[in-house]
Amino acid sequence: MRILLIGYGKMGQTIERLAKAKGHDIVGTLTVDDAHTLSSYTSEQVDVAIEFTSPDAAVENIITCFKNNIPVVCGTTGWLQHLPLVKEKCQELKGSLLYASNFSVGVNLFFHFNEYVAQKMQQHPNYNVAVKEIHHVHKLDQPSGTALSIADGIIKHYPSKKGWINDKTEEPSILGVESEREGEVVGTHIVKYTSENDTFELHHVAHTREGFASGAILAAEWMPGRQGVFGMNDLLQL
Ligand SMILES: NC(=O)C1=CN([C@@H]2O[C@H](COP(=O)(O)OP(=O)(O)OC[C@H]3O[C@@H](n4cnc5c(N)ncnc54)[C@H](O)[C@@H]3O)[C@@H](O)[C@H]2O)C=CC1
Ligand SMILES: O=C(O)C1=N[C@H](C(=O)O)C[C@H](O)C1
Repeated sequence: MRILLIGYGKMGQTIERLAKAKGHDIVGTLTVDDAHTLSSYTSEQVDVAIEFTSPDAAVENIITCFKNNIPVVCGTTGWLQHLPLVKEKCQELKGSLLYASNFSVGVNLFFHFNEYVAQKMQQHPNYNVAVKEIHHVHKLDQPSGTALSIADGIIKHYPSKKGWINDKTEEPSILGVESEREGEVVGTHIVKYTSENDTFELHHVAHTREGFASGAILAAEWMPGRQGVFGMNDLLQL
């Protein structure tokens, strides 16, 4: 496949290496300095774009791909407040987008376990539930996109939780989502249930970025010929 990489930082470079090893062509690698050239790419030259940039750049990049008829896989986090606009534009322009807060197969399985456990544990109010994420110091958004997906998966099943806060909390009606920034940590997510009698955790640790990159490439291979907004559930069938 002919892949355009929008964003050529830690993720873009990892995806380039793995995609080439699978025999794909990288037709361009865009950074913040040549972002304006994105509008010159068309579906004649590109089968799919993979977008890993920054929270303030993703929406414009996605919409430009819709306008140019290029399917786009987006892993950038921190822009989901604009998802309703992106869905509207996708429909209007007959675009195709696959977004995932985390492309790792392990994390997508974690999302399912998380919901299963939340459904069971909301019946046991003697347990407090809390979320924690740890990432490298360069990360721009907080909480992580993955932590927000996890929080949504818990709140959906907890009638007692009215929302989340990006901090620890003792308030039972609010889910605490704590963020820590430390060195070069790739990405750690923990859901912790604590009672006066015991503690248990769901714990995912990413050791490298290759898990994210290979999931994004799988998504890119799945995209051509599809129209609409998709997620990892649509292709992984976990
Ligand atoms: N969904 C997932 O599985 C994962 C998501 N991420 C997310 O991906 C994003 C990027 O992460 P990293 O690669 O670690 O960041 P990075 O800071 O290493 O690289 C960002 C790249 O985007 C470029 N860029 C910024 N604005 C741009 C624009 N308007 N047009 C084109 N390029 C632009 C920068 O020049 C740089 O090359 C972050 O939002 C991060 O949270 C990161 C890892 C996994
Ligand atoms: O910025 C990162 O590095 C990561 N971002 C994603 C997120 O916000 O959840 C996924 C992964 O944890 C790494």
